[in-house]
Parts: sequence; C-alpha cells; structure tokens
Amino acid sequence: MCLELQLHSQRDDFTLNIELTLPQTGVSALFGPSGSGKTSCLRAMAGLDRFSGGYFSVNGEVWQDDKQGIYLATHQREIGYVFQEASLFPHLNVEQNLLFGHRLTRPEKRKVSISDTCELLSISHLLTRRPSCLSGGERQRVSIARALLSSPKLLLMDEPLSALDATLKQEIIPYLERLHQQLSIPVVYVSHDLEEVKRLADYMVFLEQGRVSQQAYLSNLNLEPQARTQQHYLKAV
Ligand SMILES: Nc1ncnc2c1ncn2[C@@H]1O[C@H](COP(=O)(O)OP(=O)(O)OP(=O)(O)O)[C@@H](O)[C@H]1O
Repeated sequence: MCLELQLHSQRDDFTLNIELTLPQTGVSALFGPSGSGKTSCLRAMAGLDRFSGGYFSVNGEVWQDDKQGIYLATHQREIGYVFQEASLFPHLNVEQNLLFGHRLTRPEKRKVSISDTCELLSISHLLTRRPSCLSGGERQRVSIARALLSSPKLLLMDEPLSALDATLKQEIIPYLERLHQQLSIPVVYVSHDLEEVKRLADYMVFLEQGRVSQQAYLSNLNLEPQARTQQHYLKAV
C-alpha cells in the first residue's frame, strides 16, 4: 500500500509531469526550488486544485482517476491540511477551534481524542485563549492539532514553519518529530529547507520545473549537491 500521484497537466506556461509513489507511513518531503510545483502537488492531493490527466490514490482508495471519471471533492477526502500561516477562526478560542475539526468527523471515525492531541502538542494550557493571544509557534501547533482531530487518512503540510522565525522554528520542530514517531498515517511535507527535511522526513522527492528529478528514502540519498545549491542560494539572497 502507498500513495500514488500522477499529474500530466498544462496551466498557463507551467507544465506538470508528475509520477510519484510515496510510502504508506512516515513523512515524505516534497523538496525543490520556488515554482517547481510542490504546492501544486499538495493542492491536487487535497482536491483544492483540479488538474487534468490526474490520478491519486491513498492506500488503495482512489480519490482521482480522470480516465474513469472519478474525482472526490475536498470535503470527501479524509485529509488534514496545515498551511504556511495558521488558519484558525479568530472569533473562536483554541478549544472551539479544535472542536470544529473534531465535530466534522463522525464519532465512529474518530481516532484521536482532544486531550491526547493537546498533550502531544502541549497546548492544553491554551484552550481558553483566542488565536490573537497566541505566539506564532503556538498558533501553528493549534493548527496541527486541529488537522489531526479530523482523524485524517493523510496529513498534508505546506511549509508549516516558513512563517516562523528561527527561534520559533527550533521550538516547533521537536513537536513535529514527536508527531512523526506517533502518527501511523502518511504525512506529505512541503519544504525548501534542507535541514528541516533532513530532520523530519523518511522519504524525499526532488521536484524541478514540474517534474520529479529524484525520489528515494533519505537514508539512500547523497544530499551534498542539494546542500551546496542551497548554501549558494542563501548567500545570493
Ligand atoms: N492558480 C494558478 N494558475 C496558474 N499558474 C499557477 C497557479 N498557481 C501556481 N501557478 C504556477 O505553477 C508553478 C508551480 O507553482 P507552485 O506553487 O506549485 O510551486 P512551489 O514549488 O510550491 O513554489 P514555492 O516554493 O514558491 O511555494 C509556478 O510557475 C506558478 O506560477
């Protein structure tokens, strides 16, 4: 069992030619320069963007197959999605935000409890606060908790740390490592930070100009060339 994604699509002057097979468990990172198609892949998996010529299955369940006319809308896909910026409801407190994700899931499908999730992400003491009274790292931890509370079959994370400064990033990474150890669902994690990916991912996909240039378990990869490219890029900006 695994995740399979195929996208063969043209959007304006950008061509996506993706053939991906990701492992059923653990964290798979989509890594590549800006504009290489990472978010497009994630949005296709979530059903947020519909690309023609698409196929997507999660552990045997087909969520899109254009040849057979199958396409599940976002609300029919059992996913958790964590965006770059925490997207919490500002008028609800933390507990109400969490309950929102939980209530959307039918009781028989709930795999995690609010208390366990709060403990996992150390947010129990924040339940009565409004999002505006949280730090960026706390907000992002609440967003992750809300995504988990929908008991998803797949967790999609689009550069969840990119809006945080270096200190907050260091604060939140251990929580992501803990999630990694405790979650049994697949996580697809978009990033263009090689150090982050090296700490969190098991499997890595390199994207370049809408194509997969390489995919393998991290333990089988030599990341020196990518590290050099990233150093070069960081010096240049
Ligand atoms: N709605 C859209 N319509 C047309 N083209 C788009 C749309 N969204 C993105 N693109 C184009 O698709 C290409 C891939 O974008 P995408 O956001 O997937 O890249 P990315 O690797 O996630 O980039 P970044 O790291 O900067 O977020 C880019 O050329 C982008 O301009």
